Amino acid sequence: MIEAKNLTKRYGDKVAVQDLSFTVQPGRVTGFLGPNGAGKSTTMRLLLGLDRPDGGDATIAGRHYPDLPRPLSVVGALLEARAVHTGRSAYNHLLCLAQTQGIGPARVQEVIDLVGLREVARKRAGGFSLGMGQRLGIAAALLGDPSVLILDEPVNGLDPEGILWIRNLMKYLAAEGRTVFVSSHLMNEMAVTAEHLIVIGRGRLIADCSTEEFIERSAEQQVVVRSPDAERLAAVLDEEGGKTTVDGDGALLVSNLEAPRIGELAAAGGFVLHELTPRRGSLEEAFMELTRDSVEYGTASAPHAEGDPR
Ligand SMILES: Nc1ncnc2c1ncn2[C@@H]1O[C@H](COP(=O)(O)OP(=O)(O)OP(=O)(O)O)[C@@H](O)[C@H]1O
Repeated sequence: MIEAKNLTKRYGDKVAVQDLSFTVQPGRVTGFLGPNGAGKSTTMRLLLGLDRPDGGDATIAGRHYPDLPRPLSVVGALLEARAVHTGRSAYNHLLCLAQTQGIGPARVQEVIDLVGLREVARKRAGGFSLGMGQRLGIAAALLGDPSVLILDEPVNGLDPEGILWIRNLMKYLAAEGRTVFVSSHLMNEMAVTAEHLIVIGRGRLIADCSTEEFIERSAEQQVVVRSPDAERLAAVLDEEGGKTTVDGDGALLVSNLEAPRIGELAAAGGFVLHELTPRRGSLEEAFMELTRDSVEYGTASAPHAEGDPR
């Protein structure tokens, strides 16, 4: 388990993290989201003892990071992707790391296989692509078979196959009972990977809830309705409290009324329906909605794509 209690970190006048409290539970993937500059990396650095908080407390498995006797066996971390500037082979890079913690070569080979680097393990890691570098970073994080994983943007630089691989790996590690805490900018990816979310903006907590609840709470739910008599039907629905807009290809997008109610109103009015589809909001929409006031470098009015119904 990871615990942050009233964490605060300032850089000069800049408050990067402010009075932030949350816990990350084992057994599920927890996504860590926030707009650019929200304080995600700073929080992860504080958790890992790489920076000292100005206030509050951060513990992993009940202890401060520097007090962990063999840290790699408790927590594995991947911080923001950087190319590995090493003349060593991937194998030797991991072996050196392993030796500092009394981990044997058999485990090195195991993690190399686990992350799919077997064929390039003897090649110079400095020449690795960003995606291969990420895999190597993940191998290093897994070296001590830790119960807690902290991953900052792990899918950065991975191709679709790599993204799928890491999604499944994170879910697998969580299903084994580990604590998996992962930040990402890819909302669609988080929506299918993380069961729980911690969302911050300007260093403060915005949400700490299940991914499903987050979307339900924040994204507008709509129903897509198609009818040959769309215009008259829209008038009826609006009269009953619905908010109806027409999208580019003539479908009605109805909010404020649930699909069953729309079906009943259509039947009562004798309207033919060709479609009646509840459309769940996306994590991206929910995120934009909830973090709108917390965007550090936002534009005053972001241009919408053409055909965008908003
Ligand atoms: N070493 C530092 N010195 C000064 N300011 C810093 C430092 N590290 C971070 N900051 C500032 O603190 C704030 C939080 O930064 P942080 O990198 O933690 O955000 P983030 O959520 O990880 O952002 P991103 O998604 O862009 O990586 C930002 O305004 C950033 O400019």
